[in-house]
Amino acid sequence: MASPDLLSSAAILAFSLLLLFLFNKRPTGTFPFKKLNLPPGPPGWPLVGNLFQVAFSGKQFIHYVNDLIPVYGPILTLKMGARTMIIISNSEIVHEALVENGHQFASRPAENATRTIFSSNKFTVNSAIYGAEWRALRRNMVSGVLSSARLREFQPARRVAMDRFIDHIRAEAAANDGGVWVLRNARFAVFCFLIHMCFGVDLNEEAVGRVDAVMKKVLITVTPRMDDFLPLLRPFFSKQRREALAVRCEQMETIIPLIEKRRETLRNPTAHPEAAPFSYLDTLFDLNVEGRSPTDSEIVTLCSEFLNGGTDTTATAIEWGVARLIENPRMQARIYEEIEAAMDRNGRNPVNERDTESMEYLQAFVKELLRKHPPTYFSLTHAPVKEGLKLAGYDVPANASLEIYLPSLSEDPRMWKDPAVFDPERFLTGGEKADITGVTVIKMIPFGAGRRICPGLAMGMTNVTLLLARMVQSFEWGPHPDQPKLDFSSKLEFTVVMSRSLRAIVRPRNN
Ligand code: HEM
Repeated sequence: MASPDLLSSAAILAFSLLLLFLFNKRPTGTFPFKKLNLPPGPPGWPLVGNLFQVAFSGKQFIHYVNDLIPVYGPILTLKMGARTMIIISNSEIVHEALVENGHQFASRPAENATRTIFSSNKFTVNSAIYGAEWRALRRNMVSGVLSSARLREFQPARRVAMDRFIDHIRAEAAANDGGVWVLRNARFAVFCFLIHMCFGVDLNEEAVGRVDAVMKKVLITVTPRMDDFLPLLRPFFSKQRREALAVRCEQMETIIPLIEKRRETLRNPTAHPEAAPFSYLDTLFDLNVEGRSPTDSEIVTLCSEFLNGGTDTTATAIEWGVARLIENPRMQARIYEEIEAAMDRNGRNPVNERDTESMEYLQAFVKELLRKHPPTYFSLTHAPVKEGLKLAGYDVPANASLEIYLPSLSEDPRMWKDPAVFDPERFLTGGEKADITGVTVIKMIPFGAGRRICPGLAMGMTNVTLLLARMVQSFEWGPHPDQPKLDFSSKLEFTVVMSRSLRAIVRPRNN
């Protein structure tokens, strides 16, 4: 005979299934008998909704969504197991969600169990729910390291990182008949710079590699799994949960020594003349959020967020940018002409941020790069701040995940002339306008828009622009014999990278 424990577990399971089934009927709501008017979407199955249709479609998620938009329109619903995903893909509705009613949709959805570990229970800028804690964390990150004043103060460190990057490329090219991997080198350069900003130290290559390896493991570990959508499956994923905890330990063991080292430097600055005068960590030591200081574990999480937020996004943009320069030698030549003019003015030195500000064509090139190749397909997931909100006339349940599909905005033929063509000229004086912040109009928002807009926008733009300028100043970029014809298709690898990782041939310039 079954034990009372087993019987009650079976009863609870049956009851949960019944509830899930009721809640899962379309249109869904907060209560099974109240029908919500959700945005349209493909019919799903009981319990799992559209989850298996998506998972077994044989398509990348993004291609699946691309096929749905013409059928269901610019705001559509996908039921992914227990989650209601609302995908928005046109300018007007995105403006309504992020700008006009931005305060209503400025939160983040609940985390799954793994993400809760790696976000220290939502104690990061990107994952915090909209409220006092988020405000404190974000204000600290911006005023501490990302403001325009700080951007200027970090100029010498940026210069060192870029010099190292150019040397790296030169050495790799010399050893490989001119051949260099673009994404890998750009990633490394940006990562070194962010490590400097974050911890106030310049690590050697091996140490940088160790931090990078653990950060990659974290990104892989938090990638969504089936049980994130179907919590009933959790018991089958206990091995993955143990592995996640092991990765968290490794992350702590890697980052804590850097935190300790900085503490010791601040206690005894004269003994560490090589250390940076300030760092993101310093602000975290002094931080007070809702009356308390962050724990060391939370500091590890905040530092990891800082490193992850800026690395792949920036490096991805560089890879696409170099591909476009190789495809269009004339564009490369025009950028080099602007660089030559700057060198005539500044005494043949490496170009700096100030020089790039007056390079009109380079600025237009970077805008076009971020229009045509936004580093992420979707903005980070938004969530409503409360029950009972509406968007484009539809109900948005409190537990909905709002996904903003970025390429559909920057390739909208209503907004752009020949959107499929890569043409920086469109942004030159008198041409098309792009408010990259999306405040006036949503046309291209590679950094998101509204209250949760990327706080690293200014730094991201500066790094992309300067990296490209330094790369063109030092080398002429051409196709590698292994990739004579470039393939501009994309795939998702944390960010949207080229399907085939770009390898180029560089010829050092005599300047
Ligand atoms: C080319 C470079 C970059 C791109 C394209 C980019 C893109 C984005 C996007 C699309 C979002 C989501 C906005 C939203 O939720 O509506 C975001 C958020 C964020 N980004 Fe960036 N980003 C870049 C660089 C950086 C850098 C350099 C940092 C910091 C070191 C950074 C830190 C963050 C943080 C902390 C958030 C969360 C903001 C919040 O939730 O309040 N990003 N970024």
